[in-house]
Amino acid sequence: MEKNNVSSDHVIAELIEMGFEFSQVIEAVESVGPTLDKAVDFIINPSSHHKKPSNVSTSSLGDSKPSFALSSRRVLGKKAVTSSVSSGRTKQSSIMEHFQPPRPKRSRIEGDAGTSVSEPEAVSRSKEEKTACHSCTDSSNLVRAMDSAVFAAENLQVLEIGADWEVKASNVLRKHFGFSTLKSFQKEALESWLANQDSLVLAATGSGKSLCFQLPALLTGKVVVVISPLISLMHDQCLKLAKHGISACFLGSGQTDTSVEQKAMNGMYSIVYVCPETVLRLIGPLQRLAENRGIALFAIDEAHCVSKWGHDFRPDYRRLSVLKDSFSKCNLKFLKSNIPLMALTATATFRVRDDILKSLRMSMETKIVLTSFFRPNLRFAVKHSKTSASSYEKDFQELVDLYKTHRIVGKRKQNNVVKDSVDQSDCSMGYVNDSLSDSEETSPSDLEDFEDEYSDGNDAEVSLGNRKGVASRKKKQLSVEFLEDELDVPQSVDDLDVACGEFNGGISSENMDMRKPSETNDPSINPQDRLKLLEEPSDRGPTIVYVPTRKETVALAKYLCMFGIKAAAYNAKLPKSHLRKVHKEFHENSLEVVVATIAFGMGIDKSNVRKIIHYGWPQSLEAYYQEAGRAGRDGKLADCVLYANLLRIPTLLPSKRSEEQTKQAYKMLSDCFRFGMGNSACRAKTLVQYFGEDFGHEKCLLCDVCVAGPPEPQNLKIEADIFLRILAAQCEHMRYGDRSYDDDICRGKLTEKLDFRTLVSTIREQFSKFAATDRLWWQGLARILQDKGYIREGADMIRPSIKFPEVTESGLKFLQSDPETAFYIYPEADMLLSTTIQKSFSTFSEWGKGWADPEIRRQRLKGKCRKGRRKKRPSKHQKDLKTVRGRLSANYRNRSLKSSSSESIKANGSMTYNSKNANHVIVKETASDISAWIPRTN
Ligand SMILES: Nc1ncnc2c1ncn2[C@@H]1O[C@H](COP(=O)(O)OP(=O)(O)OP(=O)(O)O)[C@@H](O)[C@H]1O
Ligand SMILES: [Mg+2]
Repeated sequence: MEKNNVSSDHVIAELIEMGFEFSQVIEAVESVGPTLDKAVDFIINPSSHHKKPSNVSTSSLGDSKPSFALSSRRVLGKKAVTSSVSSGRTKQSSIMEHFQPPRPKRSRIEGDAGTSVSEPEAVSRSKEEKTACHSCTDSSNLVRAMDSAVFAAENLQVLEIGADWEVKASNVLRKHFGFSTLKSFQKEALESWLANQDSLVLAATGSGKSLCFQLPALLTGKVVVVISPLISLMHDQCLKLAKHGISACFLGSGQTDTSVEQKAMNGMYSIVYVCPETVLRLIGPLQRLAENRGIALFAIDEAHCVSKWGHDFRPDYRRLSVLKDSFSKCNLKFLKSNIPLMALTATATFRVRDDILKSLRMSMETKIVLTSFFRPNLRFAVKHSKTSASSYEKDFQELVDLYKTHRIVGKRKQNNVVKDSVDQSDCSMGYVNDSLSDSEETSPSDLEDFEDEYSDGNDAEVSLGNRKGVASRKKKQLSVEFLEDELDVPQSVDDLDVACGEFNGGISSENMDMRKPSETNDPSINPQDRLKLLEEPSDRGPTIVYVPTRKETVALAKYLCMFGIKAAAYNAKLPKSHLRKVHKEFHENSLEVVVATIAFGMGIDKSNVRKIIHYGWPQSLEAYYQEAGRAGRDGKLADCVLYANLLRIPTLLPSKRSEEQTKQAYKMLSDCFRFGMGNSACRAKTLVQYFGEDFGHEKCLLCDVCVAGPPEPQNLKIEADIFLRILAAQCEHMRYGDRSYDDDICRGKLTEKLDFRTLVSTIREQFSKFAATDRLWWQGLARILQDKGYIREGADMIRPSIKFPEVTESGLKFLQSDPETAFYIYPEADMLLSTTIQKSFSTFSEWGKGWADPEIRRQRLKGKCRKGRRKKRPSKHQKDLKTVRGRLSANYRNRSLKSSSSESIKANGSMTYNSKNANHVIVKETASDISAWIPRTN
């Protein structure tokens, strides 16, 4: 029995080594026993065994012509893999394939800097490996023996690179990637690597940062270790490298099959992608790898994850500081120089850059390679939408039309797109999922729930009547369950099956003529050429829709499927098989729309994504730009549309955050909110300036603002004056307020900071002209005044809405200025919307709002808006004086009646205070009169 197993293993290994698929091999050995010839015959001549061609999984490349591919492999043995590829029969490209059980196979050998491995050499290597195979009696030993044989051969390949490195690099570039030249920033990054210098590469999304760390492996024959935060990203890159004929693998801490890791540590792969936790665990083996095959470079991709001030902080990234010491020549005597670090990102503000350098302990001489973040072919737009299920129809009509698939609305069963059998209970796949039971399907009411769940913070602040109960219930529902917890993502890095994350390279002719250098990605492109982008025809590539919650990925994907769009949901909690399938079909262009959370973001490199839609506020501009960066990587025109409810202040999605992280998260959310609200500055300009770039162009010419132009400027001198004067007066009063009031009031109220709501209420009460002006309008004005430095946030936390405004010295100076001087500003999106959109108070959530507004209150009390609403009946206990609760309730009512009659305390001339709102200051109606309220200055 034992003997039989051993010989089976041996035959299996042989067959795999020949290039056959694992599944076919197993099937063959099971059918004909552990006899090599018979098994081969079984695979390549299935008919002679009265069998159909082996059912290679859909992912297998051999699908269409299996017998040809397999027989050619048989004849040519291992070399056949490469040759079949060059003859157009590509072997890689199937994502599923890479998740099949491990194959102790080494399909090609590279390590060439224009001096690729010669054929006899490759053959001799192949022989070496075979000898190793034959001498083994057990499969794990076999793998090990093969690995060391390969390593021994590879080790000879370590190349010295000299002054002619650029020529070599060009050769490699052409040979593997089909590009003719390096971009200048790539050259710069490579130069610093050649000089053993650490580098921080800051370049736009899609600019080609990966080449900066991939080329060193090909130029030297040594290994490059790439630290990467997301499994999807590692996966994507390995797949690409395999297509380009470069062996790569990815490792994760959840790796159950040690052979890939072991092979990687033995130097079998030129590029090893690894998540941060794993690299920290593998320091010892990596040191040995450095001594043997050699490590050319440690690349830290998506390096913004290092920083607490970035949008995607991963604590484990911070611990990567150990790399510097662990791979220095002081610690590793065999090294001639320290192994350099290369950190790369497309989204780093100054603060983040600084943090990366410090946290990774990069050397003082670190080279900063900086290119423009500008993506000239991206057309940004911001649109107002409720971003709820009720607005799908309006917002996605264009997308539905685009994909030109007209199906009958509402007929769910119509969808015959791939039917996944998914056993996950609370989510469908977007591919219309008939496996869900009715009760589990997302019903319209679910979607409405969602709408309420994702309401703004202001709602929560309002707690009138039942609203409070509903708000708290909804708040409870808005739990991490529904969200892609940003901080959870790194932990789930290994959630995907990484059991066989190995990708053996084989150059595909299909990929050789792929893309010409995308000059349109060059930020120096002139305005005329940018406008020409509009005329260029572009294919109808796929769309990615980003939504904030997992639940919505499913709901929206399902909705789109109803119209015949090939859409699928993607979020980290969906089954792995589904995620793999989405990846695969997305890359194969068989999916039209992926509705995803942040889990499908960073680094995804597909050239023809034509549209990125954000449906709901992103949590930061960094995340937004990162995700938008998936679009138009072929340099052709692509759209990035942000749909957001511009009438609501966004809130942070629940996540595990420290206090410091919460502050930072709010700050980033505010910046994003301001980007959405702004409608006078070019979007692309705003974005790149956010990353500290001095935008070289006046405008991008493509975005919604550039096309439509800014709104009509308005002279808001009076409004700004009133706002600042009342603010100044109240602040002043709070500082020096009349101390004759009841101590409790003074302590409880007057020492508090002035709340924005109170300020607006005061303005409304005192100026009938503004009685119905929405608070959002004042928020807009406050933002503008804050940008001009006239007010500042008094709270210790920056939020999208100003909470405790404080007037500044500049603000006071503004008040002293000539009343006739105009104050022209561009009203922002919320200011315009709040004046144009008629608010109906028909929804429950809206009804809860606005009682503080005198005008709204008046309307409601007149009964205009309250038609049909049920009167709240006192509870049984409230009426019943026999019960304890009834007596308490009656007591409470009596007390509140008494206190409301003594509410108004007249004091100090024209100021009226009441216990409810002690900060109200009554001022006279006209702007000129309010000059009397200029506060004392110290
Ligand atoms: N020198 C070059 N000439 C032409 N195209 C290039 C060059 N270098 C890279 N590219 C192409 O640019 C595309 C984007 O590359 P890559 O994925 O490395 O971008 P990135 O900068 O890492 O983007 P992201 O920040 O989104 O991860 C790739 O498909 C790549 O083939
Ligand atoms: Mg990248």
